[in-house]
Amino acid sequence: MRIGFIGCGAMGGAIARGAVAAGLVDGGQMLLYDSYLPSAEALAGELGAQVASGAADVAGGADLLVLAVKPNVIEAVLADVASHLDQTLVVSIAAGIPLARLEAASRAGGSGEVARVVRAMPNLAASVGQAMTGLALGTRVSEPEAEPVRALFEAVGRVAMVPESLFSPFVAMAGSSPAFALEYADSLARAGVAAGLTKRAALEYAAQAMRGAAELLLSELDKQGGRSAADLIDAVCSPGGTTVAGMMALDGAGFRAATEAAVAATIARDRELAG
Ligand SMILES: NC(=O)C1=CN([C@@H]2O[C@H](COP(=O)(O)OP(=O)(O)OC[C@H]3O[C@@H](n4cnc5c(N)ncnc54)[C@H](OP(=O)(O)O)[C@@H]3O)[C@@H](O)[C@H]2O)C=CC1
Ligand SMILES: O=C(O)[C@@H]1CCC=N1
Repeated sequence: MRIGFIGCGAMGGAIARGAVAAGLVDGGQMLLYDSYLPSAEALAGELGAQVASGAADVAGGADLLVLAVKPNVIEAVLADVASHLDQTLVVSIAAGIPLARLEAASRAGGSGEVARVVRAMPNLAASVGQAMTGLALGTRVSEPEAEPVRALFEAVGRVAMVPESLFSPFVAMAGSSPAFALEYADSLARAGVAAGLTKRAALEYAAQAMRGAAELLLSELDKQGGRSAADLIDAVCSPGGTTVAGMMALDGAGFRAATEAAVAATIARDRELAG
């Protein structure tokens, strides 16, 4: 399978690196294009991929084309390459842009036929094989036809089929939430520094504890009748102990309310981008 990337920034790079690291494709099977040439060249140098001379060359030369450009340009990019997509399955990872708009852009730029498009929402952890990706299929793509897309994102993490009507909450849960989690890690570590730890050590302790908590929760979710997040919290909170004191302080300082506000703001912005 030849995979093409238009856009080699944070996410194009993360998915390409993750796919090669997972052994899904050899770097030599990747075609890269970015309007900022040094981005494509640096990624190609790292992965042994080829740099294409233009977006149309990537589109025409790839079995699977990942559009990893910002939401404000994706429709123009798709329209530009639409006449080269006869043999190509397209994946958009743009926040906010619905399949209907992507299909309309491909129809306008091509021969009048809608391209085969899948909408995906991965996250930055794709580069280390730990993304959570939601997928929704366009009108011309069946689940079996979307298998190469599923294979790409399964190579870089977990995958869920998500109704497009739920993409905005999905962005909050999985696309944007690595930033929320990192903000939490950084806040935790800053407080650790205040208590005498070095920042490097505090971040390592916090990150490993967060990884452990995440793996614990996933292992419970993967079981029939496994424990919930609240059950696991209760298991950490010893009666009269340290954790329950910390939990009550978190509650008093509005941790849940702040988290809910972050999710609501993310959803609102995603819907605003959808127009
Ligand atoms: N960052 C994240 O964690 C996530 C992002 N996304 C989505 O991924 C997409 C890409 O985001 P991200 O990787 O963060 O963005 P970046 O800005 O890091 O990367 C986008 C790249 O595309 C280049 N570019 C801009 N216009 C064109 C064009 N016409 N043709 C080819 N390349 C172009 C940009 O160049 P230049 O800088 O010169 O404009 C840049 O190098 C967005 O749509 C976003 O919604 C989805 C999930 C997570
Ligand atoms: O901030 C953004 O809009 C993108 C989408 C999800 C993560 N980053």
